[in-house]
Amino acid sequence: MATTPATFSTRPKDPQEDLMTSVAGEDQGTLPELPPEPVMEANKLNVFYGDFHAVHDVDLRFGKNEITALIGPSGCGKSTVLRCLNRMNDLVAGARVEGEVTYHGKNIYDRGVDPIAVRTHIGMVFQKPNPFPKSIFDNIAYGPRVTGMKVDSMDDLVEQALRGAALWDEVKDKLKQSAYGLSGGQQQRLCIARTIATRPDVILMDEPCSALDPIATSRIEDLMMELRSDYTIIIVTHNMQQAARVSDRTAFFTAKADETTGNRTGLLVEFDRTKTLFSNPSDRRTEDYISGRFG
Ligand SMILES: Nc1ncnc2c1ncn2[C@@H]1O[C@H](COP(=O)(O)OP(=O)(O)OP(=O)(O)O)[C@@H](O)[C@H]1O
Repeated sequence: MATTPATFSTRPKDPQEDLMTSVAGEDQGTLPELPPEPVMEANKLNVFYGDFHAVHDVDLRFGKNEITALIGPSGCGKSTVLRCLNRMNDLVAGARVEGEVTYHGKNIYDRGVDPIAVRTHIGMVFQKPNPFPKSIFDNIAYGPRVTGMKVDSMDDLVEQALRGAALWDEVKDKLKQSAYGLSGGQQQRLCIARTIATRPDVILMDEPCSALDPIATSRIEDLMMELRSDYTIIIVTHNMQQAARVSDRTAFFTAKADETTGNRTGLLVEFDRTKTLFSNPSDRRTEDYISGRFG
């Protein structure tokens, strides 16, 4: 356990104190400084919406079977970066990506790479649960069906996915009922089940708990930690306690205003093991943010 820097221990009400005690991941002392086997990397990633430079020169590595949290104030480009990781920004009019995003060493922006195939390997769960207007069963079966996945038994696949998302026991007797009959938290776990049904190895989560109550949030956090043994997870969260509780590594972003135009471009300030970033940040801007002085 890293010692608490004296500058922080004098502020008992500092939100950072809760953060440090709630880092609940693996013993981070054993975590190498950088992910040794990155499943994905962003290299000199820049994103533009029309003429607006939204994200500048982001370099990140995402470790296998790790949870990486992207945090920072509103508008610093967290969701933009996340969407680049499975080419969701291709669907945003005017969005343009420069630099490289690799998946097992292959640039997913290379000519000839099929974005639909990218998204079956790198799935995404959104802020608001967004089940299809279909039955619970058909929500899960949809992805495997449309992507033409070879499946021996769809019943087994649906059960596995629902078990994987810790939802099976709650829905096994109503698989033919509409997904809209589920609670918000159950719908979000259904969306996670739908994502894992196509057997991705990376799951992107864009504020997956922001529409949920604390109990549903806690179930999703437990689920993330279970899923970590099979998947690599990258999560955008506004909730620093959540980042501290679930993630192995954290990337802190901020936005810098252009002196002439005032446009705010997002940039990565610091990327480190979560415990280190929250207990001993190396950049003043990170310290200010996590101690609540800014953002
Ligand atoms: N589709 C879009 N068209 C134009 N500008 C956009 C678009 N999406 C995002 N932006 C702009 O890009 C910048 C980064 O936005 P983004 O949503 O990635 O930030 P964020 O850190 O995820 O914010 P928040 O925490 O509020 O969700 C912002 O200035 C935003 O207004």
